[in-house]
Amino acid sequence: MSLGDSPRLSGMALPRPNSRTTVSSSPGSQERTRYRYLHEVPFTVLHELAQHLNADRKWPLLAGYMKFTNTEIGNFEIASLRDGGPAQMVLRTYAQRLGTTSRIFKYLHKMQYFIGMNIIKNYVDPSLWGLLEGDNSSEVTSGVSERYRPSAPPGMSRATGREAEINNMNGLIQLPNSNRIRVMSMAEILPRSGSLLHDNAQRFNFLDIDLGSIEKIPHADLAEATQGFNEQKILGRGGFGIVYRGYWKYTDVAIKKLKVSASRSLEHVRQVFTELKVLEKCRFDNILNLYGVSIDKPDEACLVYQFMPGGSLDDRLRRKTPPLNWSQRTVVARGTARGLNFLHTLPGTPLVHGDIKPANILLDINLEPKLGDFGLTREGPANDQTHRFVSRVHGTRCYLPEEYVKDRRLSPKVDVYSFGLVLLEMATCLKIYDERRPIKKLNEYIRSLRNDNERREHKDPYGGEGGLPTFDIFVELGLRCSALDKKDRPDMDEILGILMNERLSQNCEGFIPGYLCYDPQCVVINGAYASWSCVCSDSVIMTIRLPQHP
Ligand SMILES: Nc1ncnc2c1ncn2[C@@H]1O[C@H](COP(=O)(O)OP(=O)(O)OP(=O)(O)O)[C@@H](O)[C@H]1O
Repeated sequence: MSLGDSPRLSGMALPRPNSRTTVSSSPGSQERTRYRYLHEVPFTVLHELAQHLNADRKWPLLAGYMKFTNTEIGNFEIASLRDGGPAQMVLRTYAQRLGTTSRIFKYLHKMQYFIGMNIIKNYVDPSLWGLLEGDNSSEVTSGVSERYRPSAPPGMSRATGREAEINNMNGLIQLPNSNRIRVMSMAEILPRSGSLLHDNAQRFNFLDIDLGSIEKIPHADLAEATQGFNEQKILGRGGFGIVYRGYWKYTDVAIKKLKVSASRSLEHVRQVFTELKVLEKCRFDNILNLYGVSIDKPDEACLVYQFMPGGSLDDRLRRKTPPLNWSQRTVVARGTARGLNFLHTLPGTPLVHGDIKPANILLDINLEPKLGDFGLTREGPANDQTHRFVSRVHGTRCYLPEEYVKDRRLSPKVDVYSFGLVLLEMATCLKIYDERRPIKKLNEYIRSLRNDNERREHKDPYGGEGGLPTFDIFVELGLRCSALDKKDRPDMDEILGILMNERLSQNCEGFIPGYLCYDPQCVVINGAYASWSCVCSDSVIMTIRLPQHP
């Protein structure tokens, strides 16, 4: 890593450059302290910044600007499992390397991440404050609590006056809705579904729904964000409506404009409502962020999600968008497993997603996956039970196990089965169900092959050269997960442990010819977005061109 104005340190001891021109207990006082280095900034301030960077998943981009290598960025992700969030790691490491506050302020400006700029504003040279002028939401304030004035980022409601007061008394900046997980039972999650269904059986009349803390966004803002729902902004179409790309509150978003008509079925209403409530309550890195809803024009109701520039895993496997190499497939498998493990290990009663398939796995700019489509999510069995009976089965038939489809026995092992099939698809890119195959179901077909060599003949050639260890692990694990008897399937915790296997991390082969970008001018690409460094020879950095190449 080269830091320009920040010399790199050898060893861990930090020199304490005498950079403060004056000493002051309050950054807002007239004798304002000038904090030159990041490690001089109070912990609570850095923690606050890190919380936001984690919640908005902006830290990889920032790390890219800081010129951390991709191996380092990957390590932050892994290390963060034991050492707090990845953004904390990024900031800590940058501080150890004598990163300056001014530089980070400029990076945040390049990212148009005004909320972050506001957080550290009082610790940078005031000559840089002009950079904040593009932020209409910011106010020049002095105290720590006051810095929260600017509008909270999408998906985070700002602390109420009382909350802020308490936080200040404790000397803490507590972020509502950040990475904290509030666990609720499904009964709490769906408190009024009965009355909703009863009252509004034939229409999406959201006005009657208690939306809890979900942000309500004026329709006009979304019209502006999508240039009047411009056709060119369409990302895709699904059963529930058209998805547009938009730019709202300095953030890329995906806006699902719901099809609303008198003929919408009761089931559709229920699914949309379930999705809203689950996403509101389950905030986690590998679960798609719901930023808000627009209901002031009920006939054009919209749901606003985090934009996922990598598209869906389905598109990748069907070659509608560039295929993934083996390292990228590993990232997708791990993230998906992490998201499912989160749902399955919620204290009290687990949640079962119920519709795991590549179309519902969306990829962010780093190809980190997030689970979407929570319309069929259900409460699983209580912790002392192995399953519970449901009256109806929903979902995509070929991804569901027999005990669920035939006997209506629901458990987290339903998701495990579907995930197993996704692993087999990622390994082979074969169809999950193929009429033309001697054995139609993919898991049964692969199981019927006599040995590893026969299986390896089905290794997806679009994954690039190499990648055999990944293929073998995906197949072996995919077959275990999709076992007929649910007792033979591992649970998500074990699956995650297997996927974190070093052998997969060291899988540097598999770069796809045709998607390499060596453009030295492409700062973003080479900085953070789509570059993948070869972990065996750290000097070689290869970059894969994404469709949204800037
Ligand atoms: N958050 C998002 N970011 C980027 N693209 C998205 C996002 N959500 C959806 N899309 C795109 O829009 C398409 C349609 O999404 P949508 O969720 O409406 O449909 P689906 O999941 O394919 O179908 P259904 O909802 O009927 O199961 C997706 O295939 C994907 O390409």
